[in-house]
Amino acid sequence: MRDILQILRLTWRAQRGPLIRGTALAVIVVAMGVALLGLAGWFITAAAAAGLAGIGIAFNVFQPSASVRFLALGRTAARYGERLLTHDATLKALTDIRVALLRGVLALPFQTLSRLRGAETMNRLVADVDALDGVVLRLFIPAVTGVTLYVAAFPLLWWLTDLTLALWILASFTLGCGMVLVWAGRHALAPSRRAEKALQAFRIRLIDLLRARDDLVVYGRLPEQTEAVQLAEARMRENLGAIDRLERRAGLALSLTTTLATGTALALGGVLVARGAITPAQAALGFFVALALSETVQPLRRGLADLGRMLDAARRVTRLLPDEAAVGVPARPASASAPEAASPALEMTDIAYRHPGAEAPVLQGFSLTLAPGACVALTGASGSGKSTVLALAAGLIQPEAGTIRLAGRPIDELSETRLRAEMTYLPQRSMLLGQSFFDMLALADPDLDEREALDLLEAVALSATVAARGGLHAALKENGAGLSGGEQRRLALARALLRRPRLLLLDEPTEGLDRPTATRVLGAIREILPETAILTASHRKAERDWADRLIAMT
Ligand SMILES: Nc1ncnc2c1ncn2[C@@H]1O[C@H](COP(=O)(O)OP(=O)(O)OP(=O)(O)O)[C@@H](O)[C@H]1O
Repeated sequence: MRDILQILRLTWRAQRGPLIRGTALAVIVVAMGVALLGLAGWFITAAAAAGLAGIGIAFNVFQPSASVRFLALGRTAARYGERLLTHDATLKALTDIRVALLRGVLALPFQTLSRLRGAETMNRLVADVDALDGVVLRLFIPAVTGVTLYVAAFPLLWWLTDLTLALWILASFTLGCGMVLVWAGRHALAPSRRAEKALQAFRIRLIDLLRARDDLVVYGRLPEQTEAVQLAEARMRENLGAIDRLERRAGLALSLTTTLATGTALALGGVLVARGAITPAQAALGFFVALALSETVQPLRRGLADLGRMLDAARRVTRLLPDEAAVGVPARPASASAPEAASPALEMTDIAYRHPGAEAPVLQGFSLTLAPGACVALTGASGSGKSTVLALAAGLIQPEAGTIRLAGRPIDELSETRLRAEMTYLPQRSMLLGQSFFDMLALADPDLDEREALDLLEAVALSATVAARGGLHAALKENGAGLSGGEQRRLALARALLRRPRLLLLDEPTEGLDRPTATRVLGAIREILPETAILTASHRKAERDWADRLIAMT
């Protein structure tokens, strides 16, 4: 519940004005409904009584009927305003939460971030934020409206009718309906949670099925995966069905409770009239007010049916929300001291690093020095720590011991912008964001011009491919699907070269290229970036021959 309150606090803080106005209008809508029915009941009964007593001609019908019209029209207008304000405020607050959440995800340590599965995380974030709209619209506003109405209706009813009648109406509604709502909320908790889990499982399994379709076919596992998707869907439907049934039962129980409460209020009114404590018109007013008050309890039904889903979503969301002052990228000092021209481009001294959860450190006392314009290749068996050295040099993970300097300055003292401007990292697998060759390159340089793009593509031996696909701006599939592995690799490499960094970190840059193309591309890198220091993780002979020096990892 603490997490739900935290979400409420955030929404309140972001949209206080519209929420106050919207909630006030929600109270006015129900209050007008109660007043409308109460007044109409009193009016009809009082007019009938006056007619029976033969004084109908003296009865003022104009004032009550004008009030009835005002209440009926006013209620419609207030309802319109309330929906507009509360929905708008909720959606805007959820947008803020969504942005803050994405910022929170981006601020996660690189290690945690690299373990996240993109589709699953995105799916979860979207579904969780969607689930939170009910916190304000189906819990907070109906609850505030209900409590306000009961608190205001009790003294008014007492004043206009009788204490016993007012007490009965208040007690039967708060206790009777309260018990039904608590029962519904408790019983819906588990199916609501299960339905949400099944929905997530359904989406994730479906995404897996679509993404890994070829592998599933090859290993003959397509029918199993399809069945897993259908199973998750069936479980989701089953639980949604359980929630719907429970909600209908709660609706029925609420209707019975309110019918019993209003019926008893009518009977009680009759007794009080017989005793001469109130007039028939006052009894009618009490009965109709009780009838109208039932409007306060029904909206809470849906909110409580979804409570389990909202609780889980709120817990996950608040866990990921960054501190108020946190910014998108991990905080780095903003210092931007000038590079020292005589210093090595990269200096790693006595580095120790252990992956989270690993028993032994992958690096211990590791050192290297890289002069400007030099090219060093890290070699060694798979798993010996080559990519880890690159990730450390890129500032993506921090060493447990030792120092890393870029052009003489410790990298943890460089601002994020400066660090990224001076160093570029090409990991083993890259995302090719964009819809064309040009878009994909422009990620590294928004001011890229076509001439520069074509020259670079020529340097990485991609000109023929670009021409065959219809040019720089021809539409490509998502993440470069449809290009060969080697073509995708060269495109990612061209993008890295565009930055013209002081230090270039390459993880197996020519993987997937034949020897002549690899040699040509590697030659082009040194030609384009003669001053750049290059550190590469290499298995291939072409890359080892290309480097000035080799460092064997053990
Ligand atoms: N995020 C991680 N969490 C835990 N262990 C990891 C993580 N990343 C890598 N490792 C482990 O650290 C060791 C070094 O991995 P690294 O990727 O640096 O090796 P590598 O030499 O680049 O291998 P390859 O040549 O196959 O790319 C391996 O044993 C690997 O299993």
